[in-house]
Amino acid sequence: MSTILFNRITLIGIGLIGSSIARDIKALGLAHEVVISTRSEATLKRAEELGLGDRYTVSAAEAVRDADLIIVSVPVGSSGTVAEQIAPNLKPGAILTDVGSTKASVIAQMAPHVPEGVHFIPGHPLAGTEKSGPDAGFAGLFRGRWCIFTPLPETDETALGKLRDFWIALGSRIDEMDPQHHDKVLAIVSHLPHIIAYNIVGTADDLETVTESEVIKYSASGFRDFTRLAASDPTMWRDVCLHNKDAILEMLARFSEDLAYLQRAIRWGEGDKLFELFARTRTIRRSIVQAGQDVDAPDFGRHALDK
Ligand SMILES: NC(=O)C1=CN([C@@H]2O[C@H](COP(=O)(O)OP(=O)(O)OC[C@H]3O[C@@H](n4cnc5c(N)ncnc54)[C@H](O)[C@@H]3O)[C@@H](O)[C@H]2O)C=CC1
Ligand SMILES: O=C(O)C(=O)Cc1ccc(O)cc1
Repeated sequence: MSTILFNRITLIGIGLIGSSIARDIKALGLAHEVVISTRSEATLKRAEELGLGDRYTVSAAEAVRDADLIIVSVPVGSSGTVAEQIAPNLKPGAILTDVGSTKASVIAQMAPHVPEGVHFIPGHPLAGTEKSGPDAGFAGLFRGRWCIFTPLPETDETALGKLRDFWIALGSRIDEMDPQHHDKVLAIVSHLPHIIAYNIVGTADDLETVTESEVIKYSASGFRDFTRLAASDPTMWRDVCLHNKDAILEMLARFSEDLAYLQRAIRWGEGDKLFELFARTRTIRRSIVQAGQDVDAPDFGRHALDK
């Protein structure tokens, strides 16, 4: 059964996240009309070939005319440019949101451009893959996953409720946080793992005594998991690093200290220290599985839509 939540939805940026949202809107019948805009002609053409929307334009300013919901899904470093382009054509009462992986910087870039009467509600769905572009998206990506809102103090409750209903329709669970806290939490659970992955794969690639073909041939599953993360989009992750600089540097400092502790325990043969840490961290994995956040589990994400 379809429930129209918005008359016209405009999607700016139609990569992995934007195209997954587009597929869900269509599958669930959440809008009368979907307008798609992206910077590159080639990507826009591909979105049209895939039938992701009803209208297509490279002009973000044109795309937002008369839109009731605008979702910006571009690399976080481009948020300010997009906000500046669309600001003059945003309809009073419209809801403007984003999906960026960092929040304080996105707010700083976008909020100054948002006209009075437009409801700007920053958001971040905690769902994705290492792939990018319109072909990489898929319906159901957000099922069972968290979507975090970082509303501004003046945010209108009715607009917040409408955006909440939209993400719930996509199967997400909603949380709210202040942007600085969001950026710290995400620095440790998402940004650092990607940085560590880029680093370890880079280190393996630089080794003089182990060849690239040996790395590929003998890659154990642990290393393979890192290569998946390290295959993530370079533009997106460059922007995340530059736009969550303080929180990432804080977490990297903690990480380096803890790594030095491990390094020392290995050097001095302190097996009890190694064992104590490895036993403690094992329980975190168990807690994730118990909390239903294990995406590898066969029924992951079914609870929200299938009830
Ligand atoms: N990839 C992931 O797993 C997740 C990504 N995010 C966030 O979602 C946003 C989008 O990421 P993806 O969809 O993965 O990236 P993507 O690279 O697949 O798609 C980005 C899209 O933005 C467009 N674009 C870039 N600059 C633009 C501009 N100035 N004006 C208009 N369009 C522009 C590109 O043409 C492309 O269509 C990023 O802010 C990212 O931090 C959030 C959750 C998960
Ligand atoms: O591919 C993965 O494992 C991810 O962690 C995807 C992801 C990337 C960035 C986000 O802001 C949220 C989710």
